[in-house]
Amino acid sequence: MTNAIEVEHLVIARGKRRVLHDFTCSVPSGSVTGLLGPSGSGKTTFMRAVVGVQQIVSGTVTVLGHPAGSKPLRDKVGYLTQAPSVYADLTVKENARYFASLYGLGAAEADAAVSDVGLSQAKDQLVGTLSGGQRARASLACAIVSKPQLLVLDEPTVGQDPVLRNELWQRFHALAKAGSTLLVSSHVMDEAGRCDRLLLIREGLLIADESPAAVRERAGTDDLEEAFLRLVQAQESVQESDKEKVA
Ligand SMILES: Nc1ncnc2c1ncn2[C@@H]1O[C@H](COP(=O)(O)OP(=O)(O)OP(=O)(O)O)[C@@H](O)[C@H]1O
Repeated sequence: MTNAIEVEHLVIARGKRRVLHDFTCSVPSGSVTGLLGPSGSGKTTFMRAVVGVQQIVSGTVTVLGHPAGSKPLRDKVGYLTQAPSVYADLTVKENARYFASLYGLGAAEADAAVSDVGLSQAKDQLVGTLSGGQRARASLACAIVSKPQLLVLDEPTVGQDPVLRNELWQRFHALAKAGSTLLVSSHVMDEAGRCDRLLLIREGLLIADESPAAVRERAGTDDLEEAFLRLVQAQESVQESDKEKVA
């Protein structure tokens, strides 16, 4: 299996602070890879580097064989930010049709994307009148409408009810089966088990780049939240003993 994303020794600073430290990881093509970590751990920063809108200090980010953000990637990468990027004065359907038209697609594809995110009943509603969770889904519909080769989704399920979350994850896997690669962030560990691969991040450090099964095995527990805690503790004790060696 080839990799859709390859990251080597990535270091990023925001303001005066380093927020990603020597990140080396990969995202296999055709996978649903979860980027999981607590709030402020660096997930959005990492995603911004993948889509090529984040200045980096050092390292490389290669996406579909090209440098992140380079011209050949423009119609191949979709990005859902945490702030919904849809037009408030257009309906859900009009928004989806507008974004579909940018890729030479028609009404049928737009309407399918609206249905995929569970918004068929609200399709004629102005986006400005939707609830926060509905607006986030309208934005998701516009991000997935062109079925890009790589979809980078920043917390796409936040604020959604459990039934919808389940449907959205099923949709993500259907998109991967149809050939897309998905990088999906979440700070909720119970979503980790839904991913094919996991990138676990804490305080800008990568603590795992493997399958959920491998994370469970390495941590010696089936509970992924507990596994995350154990891996953090293991990493902290390695850091402590490194410090003692230096002192
Ligand atoms: N524009 C900025 N200037 C300075 N620091 C920033 C900026 N944006 C983010 N940061 C800092 O970078 C770190 C990583 O932030 P980031 O948004 O990548 O985290 P996150 O894991 O996506 O968080 P969340 O789950 O809350 O969205 C945080 O400590 C944050 O305060």
